[in-house]
Amino acid sequence: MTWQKQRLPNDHPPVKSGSIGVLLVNLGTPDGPDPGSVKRYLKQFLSDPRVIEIPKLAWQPILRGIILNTRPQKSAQAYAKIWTERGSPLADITARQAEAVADDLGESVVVDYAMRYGSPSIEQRLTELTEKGCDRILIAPMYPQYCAATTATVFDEVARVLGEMRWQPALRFVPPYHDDPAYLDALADDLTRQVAALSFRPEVMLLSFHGMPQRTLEQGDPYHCHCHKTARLLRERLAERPEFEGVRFETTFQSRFGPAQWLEPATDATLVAEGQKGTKRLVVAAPGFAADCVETLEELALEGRDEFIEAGGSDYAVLDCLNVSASGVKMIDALIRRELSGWI
Ligand SMILES: C=CC1=C(C)c2cc3[nH]c(cc4nc(cc5[nH]c(cc1n2)c(C)c5CCC(=O)O)C(CCC(=O)O)=C4C)c(C)c3C=C
Ligand SMILES: [Fe+2]
Ligand SMILES: [Fe+2]
Repeated sequence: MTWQKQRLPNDHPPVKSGSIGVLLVNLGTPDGPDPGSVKRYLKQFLSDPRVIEIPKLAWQPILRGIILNTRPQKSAQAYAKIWTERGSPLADITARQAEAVADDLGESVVVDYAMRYGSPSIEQRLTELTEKGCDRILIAPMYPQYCAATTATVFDEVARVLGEMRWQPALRFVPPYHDDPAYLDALADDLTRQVAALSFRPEVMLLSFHGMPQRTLEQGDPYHCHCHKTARLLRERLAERPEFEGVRFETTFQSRFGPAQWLEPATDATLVAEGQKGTKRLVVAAPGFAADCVETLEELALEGRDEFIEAGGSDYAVLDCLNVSASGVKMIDALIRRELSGWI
């Protein structure tokens, strides 16, 4: 009888278990640098109530009626300027970070990457990891500074996906690492190397972080404090090095979106103000971004240059994010190995 037959051990469906998975997650990016792809991506991203904290009934008509009919064209032009033959820099670099971690961890751990919005999705990658037998999974949100709009949305989506699984894996998350010595040392080493290779000695270094609405700080989001702590600890390390002798550091927030008050000072306004007050040589680092993306490669490197030079500056450079630099990969490895302790 079928019922009895299904209970026989030899007829048990094949299952894989006993493996460990690591999933690097970054924000997300469109599938292509065209308005249609950007519109699909922005619709998903900007519909997340963690990103736009306006009641859905009020926000969706604005999003669908105005934003998605204007922003995709403009953003697609920005994406087209930074797109490479390997696709979106953000997805490509995140994929290469995952490959580097996989090389370090070896066969015992399955390492992959996902994008919170767009593809490859968290749902797809978590499903694949469990199908490969990963019953312990470490999620690594690639955000040094905690923010509800980024870190918490990864948690939300992972929980949603697991909510649909019968056999859920055990889960761990890499905590925010804004004040972790491994991160600060990696940044200090990598930025020193890059500044030493410049053709000019900067007078000013901007540490530019992605902005957030001011009210999120008032509501208790630690993001602003995390950014300032990173900036202070990084400054303390850099100030000791000859490459930064006499350099003035400023912390700014970029990528303002919409009419609300955002964290200040704004990166673009600061670039103009620096140029106008006579700063000639300026360098920008973006320590909050684990990988270069449209915000660093277009907004900072292209728009930012125009803003500074038009305001009177003469030398301008935007330094690379940690990406897959030797110090960057060593740092990600160290964080992941620490959080895997007891599992490997
Ligand atoms: C209200 C809107 C936005 C909030 C809040 C926000 C927070 C936030 N974003 C990042 C990191 C990235 N954002 C990126 C692109 C991007 N961000 C917004 C809007 C908000 N971000 C938009 C509309 C876009 C798309 C580009 C554009 O139209 O300007 C990216 C790059 C993605 C890529 O494909 O390259 C990153 C990374 C953080 C860390 C953050 C809060 C701390
Ligand atoms: Fe953003
Ligand atoms: Fe931007």
